[in-house]
Amino acid sequence: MTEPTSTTGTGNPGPPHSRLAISGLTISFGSTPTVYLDSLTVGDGEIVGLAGESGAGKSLTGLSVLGLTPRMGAWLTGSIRLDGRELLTLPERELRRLRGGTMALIPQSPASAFNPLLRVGTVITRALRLHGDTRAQARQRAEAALERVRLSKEHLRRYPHQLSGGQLQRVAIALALALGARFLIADEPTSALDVTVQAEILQLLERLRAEEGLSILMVSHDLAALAGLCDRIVVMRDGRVVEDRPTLELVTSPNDPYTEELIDAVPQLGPAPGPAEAGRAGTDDA
Ligand SMILES: Nc1ncnc2c1ncn2[C@@H]1O[C@H](COP(=O)(O)OP(=O)(O)OP(=O)(O)O)[C@@H](O)[C@H]1O
Repeated sequence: MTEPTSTTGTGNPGPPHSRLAISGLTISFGSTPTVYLDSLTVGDGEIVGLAGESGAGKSLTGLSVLGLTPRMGAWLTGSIRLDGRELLTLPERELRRLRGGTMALIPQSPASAFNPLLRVGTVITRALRLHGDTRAQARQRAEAALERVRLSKEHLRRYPHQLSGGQLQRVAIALALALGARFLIADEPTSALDVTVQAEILQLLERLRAEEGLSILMVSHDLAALAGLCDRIVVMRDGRVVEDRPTLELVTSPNDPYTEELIDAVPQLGPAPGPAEAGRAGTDDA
């Protein structure tokens, strides 16, 4: 069997301050592309949301940036540039270095991303030592990274099952920060958490962007979560972008009927009830 490969066009590098610039990207498993992205950018220090219903192609887009789709059997064409560097033609060794350093995936379920038999401190310090730190440097950097996500160094001694979902998500973010990630791809980072903890993680991401200038591509089917955090939201449907606009514009005056449907499905974002509905609500309560 032939190993799936990538071909690439010249692609445009995107606006001057784009960290991520995707253009003319196709992701295919057969003869017809599953995803076709004309253009998608994430600016320096920008948080961009990728919204859409199940199967829209959000995760595939995120995984493609990380260089993880060819091993799923996907064939990619087009261009994905990170800081001006074309990723589609980068050798796997270089991609691995970028994944361990410049960019990182914040997974939906950190519990399955951590080895249950290792203390989380061991996971972080091992990763840092693989990147050349001494034992003392790794320890010091792990503790500093935990502080950046508002956990104490005592948490390093815990096993994954001894941490809550929210704490474990913080540890996953700390690991990415410790390794030097400046660009995060967060794939449904809060959907496995309860509402209060979701809000805390979203606040943490917002603070990291404000204080450290991180750029984030956040994939979620939860438009309310995206609207609370993102500067811009890109709505995908059937593998294509249907709308890409600043958050406030998108939620207050969507251009596309599909975006409107998504907004109407979220009680916090949908239209306020008209007088007739408000009246009916009053009657029902009585
Ligand atoms: N390995 C694969 N082989 C073939 N098709 C795939 C593969 N992985 C994903 N797909 C298809 O690609 C499409 C997009 O999937 P993707 O996971 O990106 O959707 P999504 O928008 O993230 O949805 P969800 O929110 O449910 O994760 C789906 O129709 C899916 O069936």
